[in-house]
Amino acid sequence: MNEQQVRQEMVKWGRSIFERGLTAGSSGNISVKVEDGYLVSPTNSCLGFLDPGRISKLDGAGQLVSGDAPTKELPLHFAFYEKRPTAGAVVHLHSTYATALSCLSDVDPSDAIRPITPYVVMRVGRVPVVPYTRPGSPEIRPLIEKLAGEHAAVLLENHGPVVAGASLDAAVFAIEELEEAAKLSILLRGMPVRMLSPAAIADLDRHFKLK
Ligand SMILES: O=C(CO)COP(=O)(O)O
Ligand SMILES: [Zn+2]
Repeated sequence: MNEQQVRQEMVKWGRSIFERGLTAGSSGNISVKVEDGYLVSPTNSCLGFLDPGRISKLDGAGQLVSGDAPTKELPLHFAFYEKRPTAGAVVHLHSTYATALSCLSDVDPSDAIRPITPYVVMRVGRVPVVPYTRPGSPEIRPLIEKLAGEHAAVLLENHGPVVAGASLDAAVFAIEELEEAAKLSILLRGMPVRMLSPAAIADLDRHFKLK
């Protein structure tokens, strides 16, 4: 895909995410790796109304080359790119159910989403909760770097989900799956849930390796 096509993909997915209520107002951000750097949603922009010509273009070192000022969550995005060489895109949202899960004090911080459906195992894997930092704080970077080698998805405590994927499509599919699994977890709270068996999970891991 050339850079113009990536810009169009960011606009398309941003609009779709916003129109389905997966992030509100100017919350959330998207980045995509391109040949000579990164394309990033501008800070304080609404994902529903991205202008392809004003998307922030960064060089390989993360310096702004053109477009509007980038998201303040660059340290978050770069922590994933740094530790996951397979990452081609990173998506952060304030989607309701994943964010609700990030606020629950009795969630296991090493495994916030229990394996109740195959797709969450296939697309998302085990999801840790990262201790709270102020949105945009550089303090997030070392916290994510500790986890990003092993995990493609995390929940920011009291804030929301972040997912890395091999492509923008893959990252969006995964964050949507994470949101659905979080919704199911919350709907099923207090009910006698049957988990996927360890054998079923091992079988999924063998057939659908996460990138
Ligand atoms: O979700 C957000 C902060 O966590 C939105 O920030 P930006 O508008 O800087 O991308
Ligand atoms: Zn946020």
